[in-house]
Amino acid sequence: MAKKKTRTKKSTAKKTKKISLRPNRQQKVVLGSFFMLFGLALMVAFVSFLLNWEADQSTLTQFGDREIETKNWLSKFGAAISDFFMYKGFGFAAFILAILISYSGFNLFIGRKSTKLLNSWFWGILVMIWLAIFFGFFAETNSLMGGRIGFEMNDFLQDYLGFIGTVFLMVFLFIAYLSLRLKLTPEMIGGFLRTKKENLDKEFQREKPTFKETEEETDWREKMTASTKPEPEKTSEEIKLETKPPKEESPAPTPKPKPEKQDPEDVQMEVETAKEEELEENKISNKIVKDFGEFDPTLELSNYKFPTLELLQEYGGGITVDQEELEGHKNRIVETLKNYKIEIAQIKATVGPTVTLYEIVPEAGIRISKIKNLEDDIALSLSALGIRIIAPIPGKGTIGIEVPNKNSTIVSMRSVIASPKFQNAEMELPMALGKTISNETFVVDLAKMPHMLMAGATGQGKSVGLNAILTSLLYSKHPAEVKFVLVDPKKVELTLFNKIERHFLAKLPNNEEAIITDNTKVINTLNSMCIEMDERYELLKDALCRNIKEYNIKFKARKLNPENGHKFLPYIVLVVDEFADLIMTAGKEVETPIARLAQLARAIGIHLIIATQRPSVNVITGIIKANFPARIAFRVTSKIDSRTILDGQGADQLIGRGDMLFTQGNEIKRLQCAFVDTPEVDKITEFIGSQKAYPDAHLLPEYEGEESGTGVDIDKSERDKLFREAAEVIVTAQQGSASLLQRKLKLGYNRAGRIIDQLEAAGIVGPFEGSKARQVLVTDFAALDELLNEE
Ligand SMILES: Nc1ncnc2c1ncn2[C@@H]1O[C@H](COP(=O)(O)OP(=O)(O)OP(=O)(O)O)[C@@H](O)[C@H]1O
Repeated sequence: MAKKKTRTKKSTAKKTKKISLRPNRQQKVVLGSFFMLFGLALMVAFVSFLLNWEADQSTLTQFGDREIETKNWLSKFGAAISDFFMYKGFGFAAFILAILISYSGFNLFIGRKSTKLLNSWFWGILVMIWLAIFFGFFAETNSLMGGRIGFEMNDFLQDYLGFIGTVFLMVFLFIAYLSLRLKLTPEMIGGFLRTKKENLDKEFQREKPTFKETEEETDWREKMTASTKPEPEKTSEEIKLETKPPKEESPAPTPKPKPEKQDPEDVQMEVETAKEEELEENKISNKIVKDFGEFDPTLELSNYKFPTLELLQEYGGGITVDQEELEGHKNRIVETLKNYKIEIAQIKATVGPTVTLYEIVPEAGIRISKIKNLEDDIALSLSALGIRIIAPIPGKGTIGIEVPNKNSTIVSMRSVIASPKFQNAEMELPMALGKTISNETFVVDLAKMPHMLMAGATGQGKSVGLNAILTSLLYSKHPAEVKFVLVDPKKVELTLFNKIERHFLAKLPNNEEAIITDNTKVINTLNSMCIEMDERYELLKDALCRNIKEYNIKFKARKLNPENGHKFLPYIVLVVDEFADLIMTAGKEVETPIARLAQLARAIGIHLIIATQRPSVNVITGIIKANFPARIAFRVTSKIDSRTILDGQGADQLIGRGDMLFTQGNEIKRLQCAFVDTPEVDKITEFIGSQKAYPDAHLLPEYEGEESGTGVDIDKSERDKLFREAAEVIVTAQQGSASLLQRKLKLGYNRAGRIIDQLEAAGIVGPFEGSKARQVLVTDFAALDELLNEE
């Protein structure tokens, strides 16, 4: 039985191995070197063909005859292939083909990503055809220049367009190439010529004084010779004395007579600081910035108007203080505590929109835990729900008792958006969440969080919360700066945002709808976001930047060349409104990319906001929780849920309707979420949606579903140095967990996680199973050796 199990495990392991069709590093080196050398060989053959083609042409028909000698440096093969590509093909332009083959080989050889290669081939072939046609004009004088294809195409065009028509067409194609491929515009050429002219002028001006000097010099020399001429009989010594130029004309400073004793302080020193050498790269970018200004990502939608405050509704007035209620609550708190023999030295009330905070300072010697235990008793005496005791309030030295107000005030989105705190916020992704207990607007930066988890039972304000976050971003960001990926399994909550698809949403190229309501499509989108993440990391690496902010600043200063794939990177915010539903239907397949994004995406501007009704441990697993330090809890139904989401109690004591707790890893803050109603969101999206938009939603990289479903395919050569050791630890313990590797091999979490992924790719451990440890697919060392040797 056990044996059978091992066999099936092994076969699964083999299956995982077989799936990868992509060449590994070694195969890439072999293929790369082949193409590189083949391209070079073609070039050698072509050059030789240019010199010897006439002599070799007669031998081509006798390819099989070994006796016949060929002059081509690559012999018969060289002559035949050159004849095919040059004489019968594209003439001189065939060199481009050889260069393309070599270049592709080189890319493979050094393992560079080949995304731009296709582009190079496309343009290369077009240029080749153009050149062939162009050389076709000279077919009469030299039939080799354009090759047969060049001649035929030129002839064909001349038949239909005539000579002049063909020349016009060729000039047009040349301009199109300069503009589309080299991105040259008349302004740029104008700018270039202008700077050239300025440089020339400067150069000319610089040269003038030297010219003057020489004039002076000759004058002086003439004078000198004139003065020496009349007295030819003078001795050379005398002449020397005579020829000394007058003092004032001498450019050299006369040395001062040396004092007998020199005081060091009398000696004057001229300090010259070495100038920083200006980098060539900076010079170019500065020149472009000077000519065209900084790159402005908003230029394409330069007339975009931010939504106005009028689109948002005002709800009631400010907070009303009910003196009677306050007094009543205070008395009851003091009485209840007195009953338990807790004397109070001082009490202070702060009235917030939904709750009032009573801060008490107990008499000396009272144990804080005693008050904390009285939560229920105080709630009973105040006959109120949602009492929370904070003992002590961090940084204040008092004990806080939060008591809900009888009449709560709605915090309107309008009031938080209009607040100076939001308007003047210097944040990358400002989110106005609502107001604190002391009625201050609470604004946080999503870019700093960097991901957020939101939980709350149904009807407690989650969707309103998400809308408030999205609205904040819509009010503060231009469509070029942020894109949303919206996942809405409930199908109704986020549909309003469809209107701003072409402004603010991102989607997969083949998806019709930008808002994803189908759970199976979520998997593809998440994986595509992982690809986007990897691509962005490549760009950042290339630009030597540590994060998206630095990268975009550099790009705006035109220090990064768009020709090398660099582009302005908008922030991407992924919003999932019902994560539990996703996990139930798609399970690990969504969990893995979400965990990956959560772990790695912070630096490159992808941020996740995940909302769920059921914050149970199988929905919010350890790995997800560890990477979502910012949490929002609306009212939940149990203490356990509260603990899962906040790592503490309190969310079960909230009163609902937007009453929420927020934490960013440290203290827990009670907030009243800003309220934005559906008609308001409708108005905002309508306002934005009716403006000029991009041609399409922001397109994420294409992703083809992987058969293995795990998405793990790791190159053998990229394995960690401790891979073998880690495999042995896992096989010995028969438990596939990263924390085990962390402990045994003393590794950091990320490295252990990577090794686990590599072990999965090698078929040693099974796929990710949420909170459970992974299955180990290899039973003993012998099987492990066999598996690794077979690779
Ligand atoms: N910040 C708020 N201020 C005032 N009322 C609110 C606030 N948030 C929510 N409410 C009230 O609570 C109701 C339910 O809110 P919401 O639709 O956001 O709940 P939900 O948690 O998304 O529920 P579900 O999970 O079932 O979709 C709203 O219609 C509104 O009346």
